[in-house]
Amino acid sequence: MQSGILVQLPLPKHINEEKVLSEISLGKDVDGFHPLNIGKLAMKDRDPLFLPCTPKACIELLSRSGVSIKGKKAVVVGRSNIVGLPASLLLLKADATVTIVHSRTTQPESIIREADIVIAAAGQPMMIKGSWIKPGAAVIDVGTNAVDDPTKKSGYRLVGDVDFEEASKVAGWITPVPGGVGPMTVTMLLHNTLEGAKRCFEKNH
Ligand SMILES: NC(=O)C1=CN([C@@H]2O[C@H](COP(=O)(O)OP(=O)(O)OC[C@H]3O[C@@H](n4cnc5c(N)ncnc54)[C@H](OP(=O)(O)O)[C@@H]3O)[C@@H](O)[C@H]2O)C=CC1
Ligand SMILES: Nc1nc(=O)c2c([nH]1)NC[C@@H]1CN(c3ccc(C(=O)N[C@@H](CCC(=O)O)C(=O)O)cc3)C=[N+]21
Repeated sequence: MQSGILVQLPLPKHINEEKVLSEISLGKDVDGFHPLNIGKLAMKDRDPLFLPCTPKACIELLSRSGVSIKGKKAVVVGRSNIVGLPASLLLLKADATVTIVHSRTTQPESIIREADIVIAAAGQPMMIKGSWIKPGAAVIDVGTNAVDDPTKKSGYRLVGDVDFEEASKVAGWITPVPGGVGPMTVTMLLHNTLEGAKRCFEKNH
């Protein structure tokens, strides 16, 4: 029996994403993208059955590195359903003061420079420069962007949304790409799947 169902996004244009995600059984929604799970994530004193994997990975990385979130100024760059928005909601649940920067935000640099915690999920290679980071800030780079690199056998390499070389000199704590949020996302997916399987087992025995 399968314990979790994940719909890899984005879907092709002719498939209705909203309809598909609503059909996932709540107890198997290991991505946490069912509208009821997302709705609970957005509401005070409600607990979704599953937290979305990438945002959960960001929080896990912060807490395991001893970065406290409560009372901190956090800036999330990006507001997508799969990363930016749920990451903002999770930070809010963890008592951060949250600002969301998106493609229509004016002067993103000055907003990001105020942040104790930055979560970068814009899908823009090396957009966030070292000079945009507050000294000592914790920087989580979710961006996974393929850029041309003729020196590589594949012809490309992966870079984040943060200019790592510059930002790592300013930040107190920073995740690399590759080798940062990505592998932790996969871990959180397995964690959610195990939790779902345990809950299902307990219900049936
Ligand atoms: N490691 C992991 O586990 C995962 C990594 N990713 C990576 O994270 C990145 C983001 O993914 P995803 O959220 O799906 O992407 P989307 O393209 O769905 O969303 C991008 C968001 O960033 C905003 N944005 C785009 N350009 C800018 C800009 N110049 N300044 C500020 N905000 C901007 C957009 O704003 P607007 O809403 O106004 O259009 C949008 O909200 C990608 O690189 C993706 O590959 C994604 C999922 C998981
Ligand atoms: N329903 C759904 N849920 C998702 O969680 C989801 C999705 N759709 N669509 C696509 C994005 C992207 N995503 C990544 C996960 C792991 C790595 C990862 O492990 N990256 C490695 C590099 C891998 C490589 O070298 O190719 C790293 O950053 O080190 C990257 C990207 C999850 N997503």
